Amino acid sequence: MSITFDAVSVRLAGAELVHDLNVKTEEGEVLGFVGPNGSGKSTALRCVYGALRPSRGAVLLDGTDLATLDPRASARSIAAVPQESGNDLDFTVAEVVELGRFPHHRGNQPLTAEERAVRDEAMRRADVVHLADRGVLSLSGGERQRVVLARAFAQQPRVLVLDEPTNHLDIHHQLQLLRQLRAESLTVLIAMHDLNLAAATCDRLAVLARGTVLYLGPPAEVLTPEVVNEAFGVTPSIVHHPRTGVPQLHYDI
Ligand SMILES: Nc1ncnc2c1ncn2[C@@H]1O[C@H](COP(=O)(O)OP(=O)(O)OP(=O)(O)O)[C@@H](O)[C@H]1O
Repeated sequence: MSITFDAVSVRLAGAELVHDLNVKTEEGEVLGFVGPNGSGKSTALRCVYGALRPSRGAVLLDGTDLATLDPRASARSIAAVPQESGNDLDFTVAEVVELGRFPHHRGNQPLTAEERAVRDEAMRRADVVHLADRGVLSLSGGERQRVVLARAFAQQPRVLVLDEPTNHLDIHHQLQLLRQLRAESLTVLIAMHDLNLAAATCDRLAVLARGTVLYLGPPAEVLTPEVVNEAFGVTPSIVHHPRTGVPQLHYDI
């Protein structure tokens, strides 16, 4: 499935948070959103998982305006791992992951054996099986983030939206997640701050600044010293990974 930002602008509290976003994902690609703080990455992603509506333009799912789909229908296709998932209730991990099945359910019926298997597989993929009976409020930041990821996997989406999902993760779990995203046949939209991990993970990068896309293309094309300087105001030295050839940025401190 593909996502299209068709001339999307978002106005909130009298300010234009993003404007004139035009981006179309390819089916099954990993598309990264990078850019400085406040450049509009989260705002753009929120429009995909329905936490915000564009004030102009539209976000399309396979050509259909998301605003015309009921939330349950879009949740069957699109799952989100937001930056903060604000869960104040002490559900167990297994219960939170089960919530991912909600868009596929009618009423409050208990999960079928098949759905429990989907839940368990989602917990396995996010490495939270050993936490299944723990209350989520007792978890560390990284563990909680992996629970939200498991809930998104349990949704069995075709499009996965992740906002800084590696924030709280140790390097093992960062690489595990990013490798998983590459291995899935999902369309992935992911906001990232680590440009080196973004270069290694994403098929294309959208470089945002001041609420709009400055550049869009494969990491090797957009991660140049000039572009990074224009977006972030720092000039990196670029080397290439000795084995993969992926551009990697080094900074003078
Ligand atoms: N609810 C809101 N009301 C007013 N302004 C907002 C709101 N949400 C976001 N903004 C502003 O919109 C701009 C874009 O914010 P956004 O969170 O999309 O940026 P970002 O690129 O994800 O930043 P970061 O890298 O810091 O997470 C920022 O200036 C932010 O302060």
